[in-house]
Amino acid sequence: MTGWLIKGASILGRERADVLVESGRITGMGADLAAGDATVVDADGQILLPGLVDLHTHLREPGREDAETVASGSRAAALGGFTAVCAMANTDPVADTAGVVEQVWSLGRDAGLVDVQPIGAVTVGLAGSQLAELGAMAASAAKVRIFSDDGHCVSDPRLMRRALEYVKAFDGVIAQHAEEPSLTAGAQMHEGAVSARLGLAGWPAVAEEAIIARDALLAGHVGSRLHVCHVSTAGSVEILRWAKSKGWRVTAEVCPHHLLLTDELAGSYDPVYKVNPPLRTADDVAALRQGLAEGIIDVVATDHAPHTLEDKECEWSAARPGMLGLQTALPIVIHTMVEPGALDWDGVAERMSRTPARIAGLTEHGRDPAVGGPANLTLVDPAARWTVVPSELAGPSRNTPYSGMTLPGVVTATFLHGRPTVLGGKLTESAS
Ligand SMILES: NC(=O)N[C@@H](CC(=O)O)C(=O)O
Ligand SMILES: [Zn+2]
Repeated sequence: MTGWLIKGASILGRERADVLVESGRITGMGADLAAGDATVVDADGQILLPGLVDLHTHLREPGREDAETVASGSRAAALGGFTAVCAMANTDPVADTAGVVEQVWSLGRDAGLVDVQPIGAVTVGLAGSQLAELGAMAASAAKVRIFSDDGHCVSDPRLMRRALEYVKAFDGVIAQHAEEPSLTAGAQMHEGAVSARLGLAGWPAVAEEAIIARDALLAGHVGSRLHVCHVSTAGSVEILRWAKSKGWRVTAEVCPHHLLLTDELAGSYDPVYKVNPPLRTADDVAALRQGLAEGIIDVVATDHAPHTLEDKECEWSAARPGMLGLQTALPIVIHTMVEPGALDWDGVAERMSRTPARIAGLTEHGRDPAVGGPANLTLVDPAARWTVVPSELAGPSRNTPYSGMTLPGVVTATFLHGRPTVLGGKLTESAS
């Protein structure tokens, strides 16, 4: 096999071109390239994007391999069109030392389907009281640049300030799960009319917004980088707008489920809809779409959060929060943003590839197809539709909120460093 000729794709939704991939790089781009010895991939009517990059993936290894492993999550990622994922630190043991982040990094390399970039914990054991060895994780083979206690908020403002100061030395970033814990104790869903009707304890928008405002002020004061995980409220978009107007180094992500689903779904009492932060109101959904379209929200991140049947198919209050996301992220973005005309393909590349790659410092990712550039690429058929069947998803977990839904956008091929991990919508032989 001497190479691949991706034939007739529309490059980021613009001009059509053939793209020749050899030895991990793009070696030719133009009309009617000769295939020579290369294998032709027919891409007529399809969109070629820089490989997608996820800033927020829970891979569950080490510790909860019954829910997901680095290898199974890598399969889901490749099928979803991702070429790099950032693995959250809330594993067991927690990724709070050079040893654990190197373990996750090398498991990712062994799986070989996606570049797995470990995120390091901000505090020891995610306990929120003592800074973890951030410098050692940055200096490790995993080259950690993003630190997060995700699942928990770094709620102590003094500790948050110190973390921001510490990572500034190596241009690191603190990714905050914004949730003031004293305001969400016992919370089961978004606090509002629906929680009042259902009689469930609420998670008020202010618990998120207060932390984002505080952290933006801290990041501005320190001159360091803050990234806000899974923004979910209209008020958060307004606070981010203000923080950006100050010129502070603040970025934010939104999850596909917060662009589509609302708190009304909690009325089913089906824990598949339980997630943290919770599904909010239709007004929040509209504001998040608008914020993403404008670039106030920089990134779409999946918050792929696999859970076992035991942890999900139980009473609402006992269920763990979280939803699968890797294989449905691009289809949900097409459905909520591209089809209504709120984002074009260049916007998709910006929010799901270039910007997340830049935030994570992944220089071989997030680059538009160009001769001499890396061949980390995603090919999507935007007209094709598929129906989500939980048992057909990669990985052992089944907790997708989109079961039975027909979604637009099939990832037909994913190339990682010039090698196809997905072809014809399926994992390649070497990949499966
Ligand atoms: N989002 C979730 O509901 N759950 C995440 C943690 C998190 O991202 O906060 C998980 O690890 O399961
Ligand atoms: Zn979180």
